[in-house]
Amino acid sequence: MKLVKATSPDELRSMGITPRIGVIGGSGLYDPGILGDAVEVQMHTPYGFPSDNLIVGRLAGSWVAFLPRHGRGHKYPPHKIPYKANAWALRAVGVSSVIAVSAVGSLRQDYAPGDFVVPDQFVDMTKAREYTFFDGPRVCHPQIGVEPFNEEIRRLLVEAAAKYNKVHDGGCYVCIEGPRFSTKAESRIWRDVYACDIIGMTLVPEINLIREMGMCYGLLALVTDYDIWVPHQPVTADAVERMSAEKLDLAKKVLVDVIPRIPDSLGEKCSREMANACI
Ligand SMILES: CSC[C@H]1O[C@H](OP(=O)(O)O)[C@H](O)[C@@H]1O
Ligand SMILES: Nc1ncnc2[nH]cnc12
Repeated sequence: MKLVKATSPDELRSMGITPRIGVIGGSGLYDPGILGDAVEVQMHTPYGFPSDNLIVGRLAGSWVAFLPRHGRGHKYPPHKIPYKANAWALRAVGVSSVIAVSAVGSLRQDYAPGDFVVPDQFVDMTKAREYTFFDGPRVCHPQIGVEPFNEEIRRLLVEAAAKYNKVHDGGCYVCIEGPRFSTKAESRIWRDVYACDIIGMTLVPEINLIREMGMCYGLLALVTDYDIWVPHQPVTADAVERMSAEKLDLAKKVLVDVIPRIPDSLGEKCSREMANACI
């Protein structure tokens, strides 16, 4: 793969590379292997380097920018991922809609390991991350609460995922700080008090920052485990990796199906939603 050091996004555009769709790969998905004419793009942002070089290539006529959230080799733990640089880099190359893929634990019996979930809400239980680009003097209060995950991307993901696997339409993702998994007592709280359905460590602040940059966001979540509330089956990193590897090809099929269906105009809606956020 050719390496392009993009000193400016204009340089990419002058090469005719204009990705509108971004894909963020989670645990197990470090190289999409679905993009033609792919180049590696090394970006430096005002927030440092992203998790890895972007892999930018074509899918069904559209340019797509792929970024492995943890970096190739899984070198960034969830609390150290350069979320700001990742969001900035995707926006800078022209991305307006992002599809992310994540491994998650399940907090309910009927969302079983191996199933996909396309969540529609989240609860943030992280503790020490950089949550916003708006640190002043420009003060903004983004309203993403009604539809944190873009409904059109959600619908496309549910339809596509249903062709290849069991999928659950909707669910609340609780994002914990990590890197440790939850205790039994915490898991009980996420389930019974917060009424959440799935659990992970990476959604926040990824979703906040991508939405602040005016991009749409949708998540394809793969259930890898029952967290810790099913007796004798406490989640392990190894179990997460194994289930992710098992279902990787299905996740790629979903991406290949969905990406060409995302209209270019979708990004404008998400960008407009941010217009009223600032004081
Ligand atoms: C590898 S175990 C836990 C790890 O997996 C999930 O990551 P991702 O959302 O990137 O698939 C989870 O959030 C943890 O970071
Ligand atoms: N049970 C779990 N808790 C937090 N993150 C996870 N990622 C996958 N399974 C998880």
